[in-house]
Amino acid sequence: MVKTSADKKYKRILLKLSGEALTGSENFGIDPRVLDQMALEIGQLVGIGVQVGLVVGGGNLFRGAALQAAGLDRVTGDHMGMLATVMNGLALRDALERSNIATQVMSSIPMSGVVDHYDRRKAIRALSNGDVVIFCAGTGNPFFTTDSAACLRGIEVEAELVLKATKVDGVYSADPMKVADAIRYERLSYDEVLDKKLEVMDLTAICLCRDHSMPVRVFEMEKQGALLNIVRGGDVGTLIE
Ligand SMILES: Nc1ncnc2c1ncn2[C@@H]1O[C@H](COP(=O)(O)OP(=O)(O)OP(=O)(O)O)[C@@H](O)[C@H]1O
Ligand SMILES: O=c1ccn([C@@H]2O[C@H](COP(=O)(O)O)[C@@H](O)[C@H]2O)c(=O)[nH]1
Repeated sequence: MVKTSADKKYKRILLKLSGEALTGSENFGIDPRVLDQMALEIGQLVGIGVQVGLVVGGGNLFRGAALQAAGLDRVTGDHMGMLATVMNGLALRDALERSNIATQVMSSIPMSGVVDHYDRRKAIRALSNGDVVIFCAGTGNPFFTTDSAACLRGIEVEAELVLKATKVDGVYSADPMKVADAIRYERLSYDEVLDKKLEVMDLTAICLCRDHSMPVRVFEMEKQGALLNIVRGGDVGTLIE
């Protein structure tokens, strides 16, 4: 891919994509049109020289807590959820590579012959080379979520910002999908998110970011151009720092 020079505020970011967003208009699975749109927007970042690490969720396929509610053992459910993120990672790599974006997939759970095992130094080298790196299988441990995995990997690879792409356009005083008159915040401190128990992101992830001074921006992925705007310094969504 030919890189053009253009203004950018961030050199290396960690983008967390919601698994649920991959379903498009369906309730389950992966919509190839959503993948292609994501590849296009990620390609725009790579095109201006931003190094992109990705963590993708698994909520479009399996979540451990939902499987437990259906009667499965929780740890088995969490393992299924982490494997779901590997499937999403493979689908995303396919879409990125079809757009000529060099991409590597690294899994926290060893899966020889399918994807590489996560290795921090190799990940940093790949990012420095301009490859997109997709970190999948979460943290590799049950009882966590991919929000925590995104913040963990973001801190490890020394990203400057964690971006949480979601269905809503920022952090609100309450879930805006449930509370019509919820108010959107432009900025929040980590402690405000924790004290008010704002559930857009799991609180373990927020604690980790607070302890390592990693800023997090929550924004709506469906809004075209939002991602590019953010890396250029735009004040989109909600900044937690
Ligand atoms: N205070 C809040 N502000 C904004 N959104 C909130 C808030 N509380 C709950 N939410 C909900 O949190 C959701 C964000 O979670 P999202 O589905 O993007 O991530 P996830 O569960 O980590 O991903 P996945 O789909 O992969 O499981 C939003 O769609 C929103 O409805
Ligand atoms: O570190 C992790 C990350 C994820 N899981 C399990 O995977 C699913 C899917 O992830 P989401 O963040 O909900 O999209 C999650 O519900 C957990 O069951 C995990 O166990 N450990």
